[in-house]
Amino acid sequence: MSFGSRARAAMDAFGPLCVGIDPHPGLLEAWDLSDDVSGLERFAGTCVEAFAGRVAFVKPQSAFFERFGSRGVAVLEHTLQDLRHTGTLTVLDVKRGDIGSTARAYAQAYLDEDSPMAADAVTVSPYLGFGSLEPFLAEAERNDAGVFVLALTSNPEGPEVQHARGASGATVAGSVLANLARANAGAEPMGSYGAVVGVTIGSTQEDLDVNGPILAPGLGSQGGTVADVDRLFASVRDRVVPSVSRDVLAAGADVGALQDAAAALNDQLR
Ligand SMILES: O=c1ccn([C@@H]2O[C@H](COP(=O)(O)O)[C@@H](O)[C@H]2O)c(=O)[nH]1
Repeated sequence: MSFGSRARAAMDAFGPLCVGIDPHPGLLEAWDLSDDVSGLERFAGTCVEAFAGRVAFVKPQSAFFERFGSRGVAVLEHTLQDLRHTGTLTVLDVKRGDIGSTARAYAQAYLDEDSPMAADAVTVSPYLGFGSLEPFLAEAERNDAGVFVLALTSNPEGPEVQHARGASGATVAGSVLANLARANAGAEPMGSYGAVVGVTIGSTQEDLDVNGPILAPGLGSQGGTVADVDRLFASVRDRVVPSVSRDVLAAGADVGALQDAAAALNDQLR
């Protein structure tokens, strides 16, 4: 089954929420864990126990694992594998992008089913040109995986690049969204190529209907609310995947408390 179909089924079964695994140093401390690989391992293991089979998507943030070098990356690999064994969809947040020949290697690393770091979907950056992402789209198609392309990010610096207009008059973000809509054309129930659009962007004139999932980070710690999700994504509400990390993780380290925090937010979003 394609990633788009699997994402649809997971959202229908579990609700739309994506929970991020972001082992910030401050969270490790708050969970009474050491800021080292063993603390990282305990943190990630608790998240797997809490969220696998409970939410549609879990999104490990690669940066917080890479911080510990190769041993941290090994924890990331195990975390992805453990989640995938439970059937919970994984979105690896690495925001990759490069010239085509190098992009192919990144795509194999994260999307080839046989790779130790395989995820169900990966985040990518389109700022080397949308065409440079072709190896990710092709690898995703081969492996029934997904790709989320940065369009309108949740950070305040994003508009400087993403609102800029090219010769056609379209904004950079608009052009990314139009390319995604073309790549997903005709896919049922939706395509496997999604956009990243922050809950915090305020408002937008862009057409968010890319016939694919919209990963929407920024809830909670970055100021985004459930009301923002309802207002901003009204036209594509059933394909929006609101994503939260710190706001739910702050409920830890107890598995039950993490599950309750995720369930409460998921219920509000449904
Ligand atoms: O536009 C974007 C794209 C990705 N992110 C990532 O999502 C989480 C957000 O964490 P919170 O703790 O819920 O703020 C984090 O991993 C970011 O790198 C984003 O925030 N905005």
